[in-house]
Amino acid sequence: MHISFISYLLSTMTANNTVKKYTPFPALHFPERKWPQQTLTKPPRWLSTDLRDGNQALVQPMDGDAKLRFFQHLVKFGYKEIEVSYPSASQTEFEFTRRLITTGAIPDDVWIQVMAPCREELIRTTIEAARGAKKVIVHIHLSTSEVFREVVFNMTEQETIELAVRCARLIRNLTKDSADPEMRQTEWTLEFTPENFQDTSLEFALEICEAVKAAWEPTEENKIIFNVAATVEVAMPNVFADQIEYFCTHISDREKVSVSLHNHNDRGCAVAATEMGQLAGADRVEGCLFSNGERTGNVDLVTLALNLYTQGVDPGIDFGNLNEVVDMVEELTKIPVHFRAPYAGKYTFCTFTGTHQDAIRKGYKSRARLEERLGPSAKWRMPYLPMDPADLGRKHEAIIRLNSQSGKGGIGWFVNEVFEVDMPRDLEVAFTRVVKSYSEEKGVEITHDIIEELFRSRYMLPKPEGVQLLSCKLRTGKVCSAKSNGVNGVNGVNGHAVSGANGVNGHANDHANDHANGHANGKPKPNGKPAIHEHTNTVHLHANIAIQGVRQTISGSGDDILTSLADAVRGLGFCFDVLDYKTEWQHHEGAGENDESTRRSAGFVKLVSGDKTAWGVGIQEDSILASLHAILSAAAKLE
Ligand SMILES: CC(=O)SCCNC(=O)CCNC(=O)[C@H](O)C(C)(C)COP(=O)(O)OP(=O)(O)OC[C@H]1O[C@@H](n2cnc3c(N)ncnc32)[C@H](O)[C@@H]1OP(=O)(O)O
Ligand SMILES: CC(C)C(=O)C(=O)O
Ligand SMILES: [Mg+2]
Repeated sequence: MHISFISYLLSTMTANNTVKKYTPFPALHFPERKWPQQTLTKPPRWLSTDLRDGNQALVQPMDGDAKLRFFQHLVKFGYKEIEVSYPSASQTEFEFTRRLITTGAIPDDVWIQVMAPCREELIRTTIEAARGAKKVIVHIHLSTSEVFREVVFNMTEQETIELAVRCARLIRNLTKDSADPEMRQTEWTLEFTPENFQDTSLEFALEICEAVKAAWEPTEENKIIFNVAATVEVAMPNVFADQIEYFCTHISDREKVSVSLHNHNDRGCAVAATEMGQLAGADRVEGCLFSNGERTGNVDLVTLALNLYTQGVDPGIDFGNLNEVVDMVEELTKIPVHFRAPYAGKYTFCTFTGTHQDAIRKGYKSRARLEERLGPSAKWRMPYLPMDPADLGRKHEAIIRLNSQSGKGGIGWFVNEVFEVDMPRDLEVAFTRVVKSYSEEKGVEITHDIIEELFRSRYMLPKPEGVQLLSCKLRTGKVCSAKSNGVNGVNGVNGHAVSGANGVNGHANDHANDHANGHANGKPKPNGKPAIHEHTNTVHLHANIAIQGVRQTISGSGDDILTSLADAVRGLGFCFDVLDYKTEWQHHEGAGENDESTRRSAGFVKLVSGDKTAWGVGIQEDSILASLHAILSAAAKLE
């Protein structure tokens, strides 16, 4: 006891001591800040650095062919600025840059960006690699933070500024001021990254950028890019936004400057920081698809673009087939996209959870009604789904998946996907118990196949083809003289008495319209009998059926077709009452309204005998046959 108390004390002391290694990042005193009141209304200038920052962080950097494929995809998605290489790093990088230029792979409106450190010979190599391209951003980087200056470079602030200015002048001489006419044909832009800007004093960051700007002399038409990088994310996004607003409002010649963000994700806030940085005035954003890049990665360009999209702002990048983007990135980087990545993850639009499934199912039903009235551009209002998966080409993916956490909403959704029917609520509740106990017992995810198997075995005839309806005649006879609708004696259900085997299918619509419209969702009265319609007619049914090839004649009477059919089935020796029933017509997707061959009917019947109840379901082309199957199936379960 005593010893464990001492070791507990020691362990807390150790923990307290290690945390003291870290210094809180100071907030900026900047009461003039305006960014919290801003909103994002337009996309930034995007730069993809997948082929540079993303590539340098791979176990095996991409070869030329892989980089070319990636580049072509980036162009297809709509990126107009693409950092293609670090040409001084390797022969592959240099040759890839040459290949892009000499093969004409770069569209006229796309800027390539090539990167180098502030080292003269490496800058020369970099610019040589870009020779002959139409539009080139030469990107140099130099860390400005105190720790880097002291630990890595051993340089004073003044020496750092001098190095940056020397490099800017060199680039100017080799490019826009070059004596070489070929070089002057290219449109050149300079990007300067004060690396670790976030951890640099703002005064020094401004001072070095002013000096580089003076050396380069940008114009309003061809702005210099200051890429104020969170090379390592060390502060909260609100602090970053303050830093950006301060930089944007204190740099001179703002109209000749493009302020660019380059956020890494060390604290997991890169997306938030980049969005707030734009609120604070930044014009441009560098990042990688699905957050590839050094350590925890660069900011995710997909999330940023789709966050704008879901605010009603067109990002100018086409992610209409997001799975293709995922496949391409996974194949070329060999890094899987996380299952729960925003927008792109396999589980992003998918839920296993009962209440979520219920809400989504109701949401889709309400959406269908809304779209019927207002068309597909009706405002998106969907529980749990912040955007329409169809906009990302993910319409046909599983939104609902079933396990023991699911409820009737999700299970009803699956039954609808398998059988194209909506179960009555009471059946949904009953079937949910069946599915959940199966899932718990087996400990497995419930697939469509399992749902089909469980549903068929519980509610449908084992061999539906064994029960046939050869002919059927219906007559209605008025029982109540009160509330006569003028129909007298035999009217054969809207005048369509049916006979003969073919007649069953041939006149299915006639039964159906009456059956479905008149009696769908027949609710039991409190005493357990279906409600009787006000102008009560009695329906007499006479049918020839075959069960396993054995012909039988059945007849019965009731308040409507279903109860007369149930009465007829009782004549086969069954004993039950009808508690509840529902019939519905299905129309297959894409079929014309009157295309009978694609129509099917579903009958759901709940029967009671003594203290036992059973549901039965039939799905057939003919509505009476569907109901016959449902009744026989439930009746057999009661035996
Ligand atoms: C935050 C970022 O992602 S920046 C992107 C950096 N990208 C890369 O480094 C990928 C490609 N890099 C490479 O292939 C190599 O590192 C090269 C070709 C750039 C340089 O290679 P080497 O000459 O072998 O040097 P090494 O890789 O050890 O780099 C460290 C040297 O560069 C210096 N250095 C580092 N960054 C910079 C910079 N921005 N500007 C100038 N010098 C720099 C270091 O001070 C060090 O110099 P020292 O040897 O005199 O102490
Ligand atoms: C822009 C460059 C230097 C970079 O990758 C970074 O700062 O993270
Ligand atoms: Mg980086």
